[in-house]
Amino acid sequence: MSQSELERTYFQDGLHGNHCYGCGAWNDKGLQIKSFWDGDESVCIYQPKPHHSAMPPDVMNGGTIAAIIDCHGVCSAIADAYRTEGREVGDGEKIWYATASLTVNYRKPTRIDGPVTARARLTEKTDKKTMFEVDFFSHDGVLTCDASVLSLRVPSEWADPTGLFKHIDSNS
Ligand SMILES: CCCCCCCC(=O)SCCNC(=O)CCNC(=O)[C@H](O)C(C)(C)COP(=O)(O)OP(=O)(O)OC[C@H]1O[C@@H](n2cnc3c(N)ncnc32)[C@H](O)[C@@H]1OP(=O)(O)O
Repeated sequence: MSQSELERTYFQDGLHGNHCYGCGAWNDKGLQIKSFWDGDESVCIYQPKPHHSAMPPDVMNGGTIAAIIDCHGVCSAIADAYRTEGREVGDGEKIWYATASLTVNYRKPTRIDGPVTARARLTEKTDKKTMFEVDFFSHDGVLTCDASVLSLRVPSEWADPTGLFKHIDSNS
């Protein structure tokens, strides 16, 4: 079932203290993407800014596209894990995933002059690994990229808002 814009619950709003450049609602210099469920698929709609351009100013930069796809895929894995446990994103013990692998195929140039849409579907899942396939569309409905995002469940230290490396043995 499709949610209207006013009814949408965004995954990222429940990920308290997330400083990620792409999806962290607590990173005010980041992209701050927002993702939501549309039935079994997850959707992210993002309005690129003029400085997200490639060399031609009307084409969107590939790294920024990858960041949106990456973060939408990982946040979808997190939201799926909460949903499987019957919890709202962010309720109770934290569930956190990180990108293990990201593949993006750039099929066509993406127009920068309107909102882009990433639409993801779950294709593989184990207790630890989740794969989402992602289609990426320009505002005129052209499928410009297809991608896969493999996310791995990571320990709660990854969600420490003061940092990860102090939890990791420097020799490991
Ligand atoms: C709210 C937060 C949202 C954040 C969204 C943004 C996401 C990010 O940018 S995160 C930052 C970028 N990613 C990283 O820095 C991750 C760095 N990598 C790591 O820390 C580790 O390699 C990590 C955590 C991914 C996996 O380590 P670990 O948990 O020890 O995995 P490991 O036990 O070796 O492997 C588990 C399974 O995953 C598979 N696997 C692990 N890495 C990969 C890989 N790169 N490609 C394919 N498969 C892999 C293994 O083959 C294994 O499979 P199986 O269970 O079938 O045997």
